[in-house]
Amino acid sequence: MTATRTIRVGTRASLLARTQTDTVVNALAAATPGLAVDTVLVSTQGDRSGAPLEQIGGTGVFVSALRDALLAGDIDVAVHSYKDLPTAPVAGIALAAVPLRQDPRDALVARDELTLLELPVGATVGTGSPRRAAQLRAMDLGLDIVSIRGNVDTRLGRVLGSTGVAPDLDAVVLAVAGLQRLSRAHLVTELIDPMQMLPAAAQGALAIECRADDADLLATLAGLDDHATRSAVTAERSLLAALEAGCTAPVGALADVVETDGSDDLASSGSGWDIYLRGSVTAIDGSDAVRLSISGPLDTAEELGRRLAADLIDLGATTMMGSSK
Ligand SMILES: NCc1[nH]cc(CCC(=O)O)c1CC(=O)O
Repeated sequence: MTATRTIRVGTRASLLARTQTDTVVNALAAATPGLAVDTVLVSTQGDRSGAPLEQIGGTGVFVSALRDALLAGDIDVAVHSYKDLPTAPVAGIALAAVPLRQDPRDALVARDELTLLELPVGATVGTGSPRRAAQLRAMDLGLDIVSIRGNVDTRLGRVLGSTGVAPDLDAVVLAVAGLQRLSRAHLVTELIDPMQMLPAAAQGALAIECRADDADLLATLAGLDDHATRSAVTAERSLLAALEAGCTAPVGALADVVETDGSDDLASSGSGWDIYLRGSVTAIDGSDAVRLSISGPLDTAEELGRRLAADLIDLGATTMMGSSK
């Protein structure tokens, strides 16, 4: 890399996106002293439109503007919430690093510090995610699931109120990782057990992309990669891709990386570590669900996802995804 090069890191304008980008910019600066790094704001259709995500093409709309800017050479690095990335790879773009993942769980923020089981029958719970809505309905708690959109603070405001806005929901469900990044995790009234609600594939993880031919930058960014996170997320996304389900499908996936022989340092080698992958597909009306798990060596992450998808399909997953596929 030439001494004069400035790395331009692109970000969406939302507070969550800028906060995530800042952590990457800071990690880059710490890993490579003297590196010049700039942040560039990129506007996306998902930020400009208030329409339901399913209508404007799913969460992929948040991603394509950043990728276009990357391919056009307007930015050098794109930072995404990994779960927002479509499963199909894009020619010319490389996944340069997957940093250490944060807590992947979904979180409830409810009035009066209530938990899911404490919410009364008929309580209103807001979410924009078909996966969360389907899993909440499948719990059969008599909750009224309300479709909501907007940034994290807008959603929190629906329960907690905000300046000039009265609360109109009893609870919302959000990814705890986003709340942590925004220093809002103290508002969580329940961290939902993945046995009850499996998170979206790659929830809580970031994806750092650059142009595939930018060899110097690929080498620099490799220092930010976390091997266990990348393997776990690879298994989850392989499951999602094999189900041919988009990021708004009612699919849950969570891979844990577990030590099997008490010996190895994961940073140097994947042997001695297993992936334990759980997957679920839930009918959007909550009337039916299939849940299965599988485990195997870390370096078989992709295959584990494919095999679990095939098992879920054998149990009827395809019909269950129906029109939300
Ligand atoms: N779909 C929006 C989105 N993309 C990433 C996160 C949170 C952080 C993450 O999962 O990495 C969120 C908000 C949410 O689901 O509550």
